[in-house]
Amino acid sequence: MSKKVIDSVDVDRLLAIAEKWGTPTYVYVEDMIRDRCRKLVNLFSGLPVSWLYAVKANDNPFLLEIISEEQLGFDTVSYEEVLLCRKLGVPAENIFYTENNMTDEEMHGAAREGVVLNFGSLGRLRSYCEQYPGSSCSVRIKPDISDGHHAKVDTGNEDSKFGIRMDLLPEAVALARQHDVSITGIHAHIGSGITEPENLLNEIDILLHAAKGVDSLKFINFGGGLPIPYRSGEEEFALDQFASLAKERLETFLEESGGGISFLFEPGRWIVGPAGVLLTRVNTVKDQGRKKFLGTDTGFNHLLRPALYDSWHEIVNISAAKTAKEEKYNVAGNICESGDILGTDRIMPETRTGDCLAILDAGAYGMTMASHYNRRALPAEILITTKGFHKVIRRRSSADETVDRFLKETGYPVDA
Ligand SMILES: Cc1ncc(COP(=O)(O)O)c(C=O)c1O
Ligand SMILES: N[C@@H](CCCC[NH3+])C(=O)O
Repeated sequence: MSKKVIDSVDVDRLLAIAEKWGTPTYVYVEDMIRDRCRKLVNLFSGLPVSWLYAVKANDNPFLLEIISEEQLGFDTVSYEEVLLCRKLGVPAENIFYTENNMTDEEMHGAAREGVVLNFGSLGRLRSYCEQYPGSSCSVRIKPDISDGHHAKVDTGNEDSKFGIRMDLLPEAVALARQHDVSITGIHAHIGSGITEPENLLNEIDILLHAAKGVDSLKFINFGGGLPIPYRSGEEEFALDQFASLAKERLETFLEESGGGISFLFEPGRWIVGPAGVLLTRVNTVKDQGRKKFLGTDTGFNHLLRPALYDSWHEIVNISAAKTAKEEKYNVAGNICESGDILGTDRIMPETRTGDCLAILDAGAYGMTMASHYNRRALPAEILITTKGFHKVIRRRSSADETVDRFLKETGYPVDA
């Protein structure tokens, strides 16, 4: 499972894609996504474990279709994500909606769709129970265990905005009972890009313990957070080892509780992260004295992670001969901010204007976090299909189209 796009796809193929469809372009590999889904689906064979894909990692409908074909359901965090899945024909029961500061309108919309609602505050749970007596729902609790690749993405700590405090779970149960609402699920998500498998196992223990206080329970959702290696040489998350330790716990729980409860996980990054690259072309090479800069046609408007979390993505010059002499570069974006740096002090073959760079492991939280900052157009997206075709799954808008769409949305009157 340790493969990256650059190990699975010929560099000439990536260069051909950049040549034909231009840059910046996200490229995804269907086979890799399918393999990764299958690995998860088979991980707990014999146990009632299902997998949801966290749509926020990458919501391209063609990728969602592939993931759905691989028997995963969907973890959504907004009414828009719910509608996206519904419009793709995903059955409501396969959509899990973890709300986060939800409005009444969103609650009614999601209830109308019939998706599984997961409430993260007592206030919202109360409002739901009052308006939908006799129904069922799930609650998100905060286990006070936290992990994540950066403080901004750890979600289970005491001060996190997410979830209902663990000690308030009995209150949530009582509240639901008052309105004849069944709490059929409990959920937690401790963070994204977990660094210590132990934390996830502890969270499982906490949820399994909490489950004993909820009579009507049908499922327990342990959240997402499975990490991927971003730096070369970084170790892969020991998925099989984690699964075997988790399996022991789940089996004991089922034995003790008499069964009838299923388990869910909802990873995003692990499924699509390694299966995507962002191709960008160098248009400026400049020596600033202490630093040499490679200026590209993309930036944090297209891949925010380095700027937001200081995240590391490997950057490979796929045009340069492997034998070229090496240099140290800062790889810079084209956004008007000093923080728009995609990689610092990267040792790369001597790079020239026109060379194509592949920014690796960009399949998750790349395109979904992209914006039009500096009024720039979004990247195109290409899927390398199982049959070996290159399928455009999002075409690039021209600069003209981008500006026209913007003006139209603002309602500003422009002469035709
Ligand atoms: C509630 C919830 N579930 C699942 C995920 C998916 O996380 P990851 O992509 O790290 O698996 C997230 C993101 O952190 C999340 O907030
Ligand atoms: N956007 C984050 C992870 C997801 C956080 C969502 N709760 C990242 O790029 O690493």
